[in-house]
Amino acid sequence: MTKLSVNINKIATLRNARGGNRPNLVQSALDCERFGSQGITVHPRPDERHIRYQDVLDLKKVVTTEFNIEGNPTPEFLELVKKVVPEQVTLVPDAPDAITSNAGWDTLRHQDFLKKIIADLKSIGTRVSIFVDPVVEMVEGAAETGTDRIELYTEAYASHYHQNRDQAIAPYAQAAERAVALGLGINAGHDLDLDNLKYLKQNIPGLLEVSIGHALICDALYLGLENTIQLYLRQLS
Ligand SMILES: CC(=O)[C@@H](O)[C@H](O)COP(=O)(O)O
Ligand SMILES: NCC(=O)COP(=O)(O)O
Repeated sequence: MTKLSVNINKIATLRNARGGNRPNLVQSALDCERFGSQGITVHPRPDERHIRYQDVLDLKKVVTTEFNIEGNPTPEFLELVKKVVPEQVTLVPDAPDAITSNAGWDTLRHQDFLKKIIADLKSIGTRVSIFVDPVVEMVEGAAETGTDRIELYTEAYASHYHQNRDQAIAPYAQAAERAVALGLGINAGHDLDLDNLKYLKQNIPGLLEVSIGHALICDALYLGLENTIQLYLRQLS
């Protein structure tokens, strides 16, 4: 079964736009869970443009599904994760000023760096996933870091899906096959939506979790949050 983890970053974007507490992020997370989401994902960036560090502490108190915290493993991020001890932490090599996540780890060049951080995070009992491009060598490097899972960075798949979905999925299927052979769990995320999700699921055997935010929250503006979450879950069934 592939779990849906709703990334609520963009609900925080809307809340921050007016400086108040509307929409209430904690309530939104509880509603996402009530509507069927099997996880809540947040990505507190250093500039706190959407998810604030305090949000993460507040959410930890109420989230009852899997809490997944994504981010670049800066000292501040690691301190926050150690305070919260989420079910999962996903390490992403984002630059502080990146408009969004735009690459996976170079798991060969940064292997020693990742090894130390992953061992430290696993010692507090959180599952670790690392953001990886669909490149077999990067998957092999990831296996050497001690990570529990990889999260396949699906922006390239999404951007090529409509031109040629067979070509778009090919590197992901190869990377996933290698990951399974190496005993790595497989997550996926970034730019997944109602058009491309089912085909990804059908072609990545053993896909454990997708984290979806931007498109899902955009869809919810027109279709309603409960209906939208149900529609995404149906793509995974
Ligand atoms: C790692 C990943 O793909 C998501 O966290 C994505 O980057 C969402 O971040 P934004 O909501 O800031 O675009
Ligand atoms: N890890 C991907 C994620 O959490 C959400 O990415 P997106 O759906 O907002 O592109």
